[in-house]
Amino acid sequence: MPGPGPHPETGPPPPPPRTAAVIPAAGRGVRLGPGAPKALRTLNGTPMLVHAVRAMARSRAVSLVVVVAPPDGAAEVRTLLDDHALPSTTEVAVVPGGSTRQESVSLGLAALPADITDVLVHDAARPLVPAETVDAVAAAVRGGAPAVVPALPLADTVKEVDPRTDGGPETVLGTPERARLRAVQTPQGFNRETLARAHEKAAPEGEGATDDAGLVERLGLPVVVVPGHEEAFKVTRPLDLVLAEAVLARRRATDGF
Ligand SMILES: Nc1ccn([C@@H]2O[C@H](COP(=O)(O)OP(=O)(O)OP(=O)(O)O)[C@@H](O)[C@H]2O)c(=O)n1
Ligand SMILES: C[C@](O)(CO)[C@H](O)COP(=O)(O)O
Repeated sequence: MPGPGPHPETGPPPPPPRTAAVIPAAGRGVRLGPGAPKALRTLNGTPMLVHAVRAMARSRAVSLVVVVAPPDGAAEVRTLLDDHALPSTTEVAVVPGGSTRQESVSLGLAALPADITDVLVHDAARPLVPAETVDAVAAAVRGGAPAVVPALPLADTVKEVDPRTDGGPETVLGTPERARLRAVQTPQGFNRETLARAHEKAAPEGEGATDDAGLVERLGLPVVVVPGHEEAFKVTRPLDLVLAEAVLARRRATDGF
């Protein structure tokens, strides 16, 4: 039996997988209205960001969480996380973010240690994502998919429009077939090298994408879809806060937490 050392023909064995979660939390939350940066606003008395970090740390796949804080708020975020109970098995680092979500994610990626092989990118603004969704994404990446998104079918019909900047009415250009459309959530999971390459390629042109998987699509690589979850919704507008509080109240009533 050959030992665990380098194979004479194929070289050293690949490193064991190690998954980190990067949580972009540097946004202001303009659509939520005036107040503290969105990730620091509370749900049931606990900052949204703490809910999001706990959601990632609950996954047994995740051993490191990198929080990307508002550019001038890294020290405040570090203190806030230190003041809340987090699973002791998960290391939590904090780095300052940038002026766009894409830039913030890039800064989080740059802070990862060399032994991280897989990365989950998760919005602080999706604080209530269930463990089963995180685990499904992490497992699909460990299974060899270069990129994975959790997604749900749409309830509304979607129209493509001709956007107007002069205040006039928009006109409909077409109606994509709804059965082929999905609303994608986070965490989105990636092979680390793939995600780093996707961000590097996107950066020089300064061209934004609204999610990380979109950058991987530009490399021509496949993005695998796993089932999303209704509770992984993004807190974007004021009514989403009402829904998030209701979900937490239901969890307290049914699960006791
Ligand atoms: N410069 C930015 C902008 C956004 N984000 C993060 O990206 C996630 C998704 O973004 P979004 O929901 O759009 O948050 P905001 O940009 O804060 O919201 P808005 O567009 O309403 O200001 C959030 O967790 C947000 O903190 C970030 O890390 N850095
Ligand atoms: C990444 C994302 O949550 C996937 O749905 C979404 O694209 C973020 O959009 P936002 O406008 O930055 O909130």
